[in-house]
Amino acid sequence: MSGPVLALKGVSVNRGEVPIVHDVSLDVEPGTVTVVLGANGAGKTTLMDGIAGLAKATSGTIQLGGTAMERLPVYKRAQAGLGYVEQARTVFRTLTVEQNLLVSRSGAGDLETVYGLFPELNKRRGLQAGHLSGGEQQMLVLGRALISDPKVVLIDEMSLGLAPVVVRRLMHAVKDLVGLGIAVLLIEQFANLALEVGANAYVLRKGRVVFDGPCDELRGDGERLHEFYFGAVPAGAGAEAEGETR
Ligand SMILES: Nc1ncnc2c1ncn2[C@@H]1O[C@H](COP(=O)(O)OP(=O)(O)OP(=O)(O)O)[C@@H](O)[C@H]1O
Repeated sequence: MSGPVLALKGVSVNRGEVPIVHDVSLDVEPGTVTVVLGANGAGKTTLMDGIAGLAKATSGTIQLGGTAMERLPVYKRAQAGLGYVEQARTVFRTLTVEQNLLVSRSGAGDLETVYGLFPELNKRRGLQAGHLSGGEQQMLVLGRALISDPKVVLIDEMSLGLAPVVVRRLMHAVKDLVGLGIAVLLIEQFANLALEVGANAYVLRKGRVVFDGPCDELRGDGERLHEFYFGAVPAGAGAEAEGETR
C-alpha cells in the first residue's frame, strides 16, 4: 500500500460539549512509529480517543488503509485494524498470561508472534497475570493489542509508573512491532526515548499541532521541546528544559 496507513485531515474532537482538539491533520506511515508529544492537558489522549471513536470527532476525516472511520462505532474501527492501548490499561489479573492473550485474539494474530516479541511472557504463560511485574503487565497489554491483528496501534503513555530501564525495554518492543508490519502512533511522556524510536513527530499545544516533522529535528533539542511544551524558554534554562521533558 502506498501513502499513510492512518490519515487524519482537519480533525476536531470534543469532550462532552467542550472542544479540546482543533483541526489536526496527521499521517502515520506504514512501518513507522509516529510520536505525539505535548504537555499535560495538551489534548493527546483526547486525540487518540477521537481516532478510536471513544470521543466525538466533530469535523474532519479519519482514514485507515483508505477506509473512512469517522462515522464508525468503536468496535468496527477495531475490527478494521485499529488497536488501542489506552492509558493505564490493565490486564485480567486472575487469568493466566496465555488466557489474557487468547481472549483478545482475532484475525491472523497468533500466540507465538507475541511470545517471540516478549520472551518474558513466554516463560510465564501459565502464571496469573496479577503476579507479573509492572513492566511485564505492560508487555502483556501490548501483546493483547498485537494478537488482535491490527494495522495500526495507538499507544497512550504505557510508561506511567515504570522505571526508565523498563520503559526502554518497552520502547524496544514498540520498534519490534514495526518490524512485524504494524504502524504505531505513540504518546509518551519520556519525549527523548520516544524520539529515539519514532520517525515523525507531532507536538500538540492547547489542542493544536505546533510542530510536525521528523523526530531527528527534535531529538536532544530540550530547548525547542520546552518551547513547544511550555512557551518561550527563560534565559539560561536549556538544561532544565531537557530535564522537564525527559
Ligand atoms: N472526560 C473529560 N471531560 C471533560 N474534559 C476533559 C475530559 N478528559 C480530559 N479533559 C480535558 O481535556 C483537556 C485535554 O486532556 P487530555 O487528557 O486529552 O490531554 P493529554 O495531553 O493527554 O494530557 P495528559 O498528558 O495529562 O494525559 C484537558 O484540559 C482536560 O482537563
